[in-house]
Amino acid sequence: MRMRKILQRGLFFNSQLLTMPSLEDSRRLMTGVSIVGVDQIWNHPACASVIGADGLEAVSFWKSGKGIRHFTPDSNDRCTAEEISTKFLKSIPDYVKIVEVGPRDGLQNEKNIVPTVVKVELIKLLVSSGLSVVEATSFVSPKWVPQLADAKDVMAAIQNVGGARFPVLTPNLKGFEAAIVAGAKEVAVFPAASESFSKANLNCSIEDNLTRCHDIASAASKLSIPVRGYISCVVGCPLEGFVAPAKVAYVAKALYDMGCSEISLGDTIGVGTPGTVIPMLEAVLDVVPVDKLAVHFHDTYGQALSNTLVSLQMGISTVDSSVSGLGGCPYAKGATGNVATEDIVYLLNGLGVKTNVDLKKLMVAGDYICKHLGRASGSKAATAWSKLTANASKL
Ligand SMILES: CC(C)(COP(=O)([O-])OP(=O)([O-])OC[C@H]1O[C@@H](n2cnc3c(N)ncnc32)[C@H](O)[C@@H]1OP(=O)([O-])[O-])[C@@H](O)C(=O)NCCC(=O)NCCSC(=O)C[C@@](C)(O)CC(=O)[O-]
Repeated sequence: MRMRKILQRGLFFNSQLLTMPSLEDSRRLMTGVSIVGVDQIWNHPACASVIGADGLEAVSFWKSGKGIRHFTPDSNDRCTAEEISTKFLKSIPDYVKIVEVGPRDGLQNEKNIVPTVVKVELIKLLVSSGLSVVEATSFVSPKWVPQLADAKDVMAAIQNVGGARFPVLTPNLKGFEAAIVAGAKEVAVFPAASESFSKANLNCSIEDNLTRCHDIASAASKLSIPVRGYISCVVGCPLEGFVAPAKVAYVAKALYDMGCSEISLGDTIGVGTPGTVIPMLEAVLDVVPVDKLAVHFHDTYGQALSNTLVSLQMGISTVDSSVSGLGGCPYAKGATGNVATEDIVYLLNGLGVKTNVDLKKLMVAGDYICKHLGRASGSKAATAWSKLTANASKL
């Protein structure tokens, strides 16, 4: 891609000349954005933008109550947390922790076995993008989930990877013990809010599974190992349909009482809308503090970003997602992947919410695994970006 010098031109706002940032400032604003030329500068009463020759908006300036502000597609500069003051955005946290579940939730449903070395490289690329939590694998029965039968080998290969935490799924004490031997420092249990799904996914009732979770939590507490609790089917079940918020609150309270450090609320089959997610969150927030909660949306009906936004507005500051939107649930036919991590980062960047994730590096990880799987990315942001950069490289 050709790189050209950013032109030092004045921008006009309502016929007034705005101060153009210095070349130094421009470079800072455009960190990570490949500017192939500043061929158009257009003006209208509200804002002025610099458009690169690739047609990509490189940097925009507009006037707000706080003076002239700027935005680049992958920076957090658009508004700082203190500026998120409108009635729609004021409860959105200024930092969101992203829990990347691609290597586990994303891959567990893949029919063709992904080689361990590819899983490990994916995890390393995800960590290098700045993700601080990457769910690495599951210590479940290989008969139930053959794709993750190499859990021990994956854990061995990432023992020396620093900069991130690598929780793993454990359905019972057998799985927990194997995870600890393999070097896991964090585990997750995963009850369902629906009785039928619990039987399909774990071959036991909700109550029996909560007893297993309790056993794991007690064993983990003796080793000071944090336990995350997932709840599946929080708004809908593939077998029972609608799931009442009170059932989710019941399981969430049980997990909280047994000492889970975080409780992730999973719309396993991606059927929720803000209309069902809000009442579910309200019920759970009555029994579990907001800072202990995470949301985990699948995108089957294209609602995951709207559901994420309302969750942020309700104060949730931990979001699960899967690079390139990989995934699906082996026991929920037709369910698609998790919301794509790239789309979550793009959304949060746009809101000025800090994530510490570098979107470009994340896209490299997404590209890597999609190439291996031989399929297009499920991320809208990654797809749009790759089209723009492909066009730019033809210029
Ligand atoms: C829980 C079990 C094991 C019960 O499965 P079971 O068949 O009832 O287990 P069992 O106790 O009767 O044992 C049967 C065999 O499995 C072995 N076994 C028993 N436990 C383990 C273990 N931990 N690791 C390895 N092997 C194990 C055990 O040793 C025995 O081996 P055999 O004597 O036949 O050779 C099974 O149902 C299972 O593995 N289920 C996991 C299914 C799964 O991973 N589903 C996807 C998770 S995704 C999800 O739940 C949703 C989530 C979290 O992503 C959130 C969302 O998306 O919303």
